[in-house]
Order: sequence, then C-alpha cells, then structure tokens
Amino acid sequence: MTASYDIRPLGEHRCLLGESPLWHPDEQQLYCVDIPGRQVLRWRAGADVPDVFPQDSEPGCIAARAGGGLVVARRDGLWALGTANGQMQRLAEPPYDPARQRYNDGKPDAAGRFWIGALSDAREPEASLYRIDAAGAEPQLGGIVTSNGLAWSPDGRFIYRSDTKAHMVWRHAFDVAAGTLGEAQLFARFTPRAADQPLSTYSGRPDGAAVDESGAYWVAMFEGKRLLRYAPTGELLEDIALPVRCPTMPCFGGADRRTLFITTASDKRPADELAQEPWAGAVLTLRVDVPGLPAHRCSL
Ligand SMILES: O=C1O[C@H](CS(=O)(=O)O)[C@@H](O)[C@H](O)[C@H]1O
Repeated sequence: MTASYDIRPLGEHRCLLGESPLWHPDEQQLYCVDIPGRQVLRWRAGADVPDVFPQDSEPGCIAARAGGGLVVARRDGLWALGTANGQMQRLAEPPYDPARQRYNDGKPDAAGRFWIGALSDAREPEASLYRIDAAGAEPQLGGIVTSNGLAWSPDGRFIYRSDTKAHMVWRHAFDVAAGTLGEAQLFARFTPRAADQPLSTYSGRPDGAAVDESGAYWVAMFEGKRLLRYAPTGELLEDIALPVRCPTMPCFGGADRRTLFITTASDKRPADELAQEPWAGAVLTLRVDVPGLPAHRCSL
C-alpha cells in the first residue's frame, strides 16, 4: 500500500499557496493558481519558469474555457482570461459576500457547467457548493467550511467532494443531463489533529483531488505530507509519501496524461519546516501507471 515514486519539483518556482493545477486539454500546457500570490501561472512545454498572469483578486480555481483561454474563479467573481494576451473580462459577480468568503476548489462537469465551492474566511460552516452556467450560480449544497476535492467518476455518474475542515470526503450520484446531485454517501473520513498532537503523527485533511481512468480517486492531504489513492469502493490502494507537508491538489497531464502534477503550499508554514522542505510551494511531478481523466471545458 505504501508506494514510492520519483518525485521532482517543476523548476525553481515556489508558490505561496499553489492550487487548481490544470492540464489544458486544448493548449496541452500546465496552469495553476497561487491564491494569496494573486497569480495564474502557465508552464509552456519544457519551460522551467512559468509565465505569470497577475490578478487583482485571489484566484481560487481555473477551468479551460470552451471558446479558448481560461475561466478564473476569483474572490471578486468569475473572469475570462485570454491566455494569448493576458486580457481579463468579467463574466459574473460572486454569489456570496466577498468580505467573508471566496471561491475555492472548482471544476467543469461533462456538460460544461462550472461547479465551484466557496471557503469561509472565518472557517464557519457558511459556504456553499455552486453550479454555475449561463443562467447564473445556483447553490447546490450549503453548510460547508472549505469546499474541496471535486472530481467525477469516469462514466460521470458520481461526483466526489470534500470539506477540508470536516476531514471528510463524500460521493454523490450525479445526473449530468439535469446537473443535479443525489444523496451524500461518506467515502473517506480522517481524524482531526488533537490540540497536543505533533504534526508528524497527523495524517492531514483532504484537499484537492483527481480521478484516473480506472476510477481511482487521488487526494492531496494538506498538512499530512502525503497523497492517497482510493478505489471507487473506498478501499485505500496507495499511500504516497511526499517531500512537502502541504500538498494541495493533483492533476494528470502530459501527452499520455500519466504525469501527475501536485501543487503545494509554503504560506504561513513554520520556519523550521520550510528549512527542511526546499520544495514547499513547488509544483511536484511524478510519473504514474494509469492515465488520468482529461479536464472538461467550461461553457461560460
Ligand atoms: O486556502 C486554502 O486552505 C486550505 C487549507 S486549510 O484547511 O484551510 O488550512 C486548503 O485546503 C484550500 O484548498 C486552500 O485554498
């Protein structure tokens, strides 16, 4: 169950809080965001240094836009980013109070709707998971602290999601034609860190995730220094030790979709930890056996 891989950083770039890695299905290039750094980053093929698209507000996640470029979900709403020229165009206001919440993890479904969950700055259960299409943003679930972990099964009939603060991952039946979720079924549960518990014995909390062609759910364990791979049955298949305490989200990319890119965080970490983890904030890369599912395009 404990697996080891050849894990390397993608160049020298370090994010404060890297998130939302995306292998763009049309451009065949990697993007991600640095949330507090207020940047969208792009690695051209073979490049060690990313191109930077500065943002005026914290970007929580990105999606490939059906018409080209990206949709950027920022604290202040949804924006189209022209990746050829860096131009930004506002698409929609946020459906929450941006003084209290921001968009966090999000992905398009197979029909092009953008599903995005919010995060409560005060870490109160006041955030929602939204389904967003041309008609606007409709909350689908509420009572969330930190919405995370969105991914679909290969046949699109199930959606996974987590609340990082609650230390739980759920699976719901998903109706792609209607764009609706069924009842939540608990998929994985983790033990919150006790007040006096050393970080070295904490398994972490579920952050971003991705699904491979076999249907396995790969989830980054924030503060747990690991990536877990689950079968669709909920059986833990692999426990992969990482060289960074705070991985945030995996995504599959490369021409064969067998390179796993994992964003990580360095922001607000203790100095002794950062001294031991020179790759904190890097995008980590490793090769895997089973290809990942390609990202859907957002129709906004
Ligand atoms: O801001 C974020 O932080 C959380 C980590 S925490 O649980 O709030 O400490 C992370 O899960 C999330 O994805 C990120 O955007």
